[in-house]
Amino acid sequence: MTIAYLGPSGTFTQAALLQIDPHGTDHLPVSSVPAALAALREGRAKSAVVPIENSVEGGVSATLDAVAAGPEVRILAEMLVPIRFNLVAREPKPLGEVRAVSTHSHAWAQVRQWTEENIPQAEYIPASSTAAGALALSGSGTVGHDAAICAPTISAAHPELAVLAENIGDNPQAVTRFVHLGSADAPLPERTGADRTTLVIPLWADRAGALMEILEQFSTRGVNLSRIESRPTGNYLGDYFFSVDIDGHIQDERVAEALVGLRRICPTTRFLGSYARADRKAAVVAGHHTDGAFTQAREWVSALRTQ
Ligand SMILES: O=C(O)C(=O)Cc1ccccc1
Repeated sequence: MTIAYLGPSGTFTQAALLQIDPHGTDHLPVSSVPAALAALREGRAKSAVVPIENSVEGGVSATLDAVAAGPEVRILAEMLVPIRFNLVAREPKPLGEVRAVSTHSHAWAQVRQWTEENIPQAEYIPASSTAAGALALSGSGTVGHDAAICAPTISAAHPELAVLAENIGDNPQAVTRFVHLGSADAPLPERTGADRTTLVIPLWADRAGALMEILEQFSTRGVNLSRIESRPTGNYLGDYFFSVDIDGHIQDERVAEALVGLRRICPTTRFLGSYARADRKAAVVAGHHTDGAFTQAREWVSALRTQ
């Protein structure tokens, strides 16, 4: 049961993967989010783990775009990973001597303030992951950077790397949400009462009120949105889709009814899955939005129609 993930070993993505498969041995490290999706879609992996949202920068565009187009995939689970960063180098040295620092772009975005204050002279060299940038320094080969920003687990596993600074994230509370993706025919995760559903909603009609009409489908059924982002489809300038997370499971009547309404007005709406929330926070549901209220009302109408 191969699981592809944004590797190599020591990435935050691997930390997320180890939450769901701590003893697994069939883990396939790949060097980008699209590569993880390709491994899943081409059958080289049964599932994949990728970052989807971080508490500082919002949605991870590479993931939102990769799951919105191409063969359908399903989110099976989500995992939360607290994000802490170390600055490492080949040998101990003053911060003023750091010349070029390498890390993943998400990490760079989350240490911007610290780097501006402490290593303003350093050039940024993008890496395919935090671990890749750091591991390049652990060998003896020539590399273009002399420092890297990575997870503390990398420093622990590679004592040959000198830690120049610890806990350098701008937000000490930073958390990233990762998702475990499977194929579209994977069994639907069971409803737990504290669930999330992720949707891709292309803006079907370019006219006044189109977004309002979409949002109404949720609000009239008491469905709360926990994330909404617009992303360009790439087809032409001004063509957008919405990537949306809602509280609840498709097995909840209020969610199912909202999806029926949504699909009527946006026939290309894509269901990315219903799965347990990592924080186990249950949705707040008013009496007239419970399963019982929906079924009672539907049965009343059915009975009237068959009289
Ligand atoms: O590069 C990594 O370690 C990743 O897993 C991507 C990432 C980078 C920074 C924050 C969250 C995820």
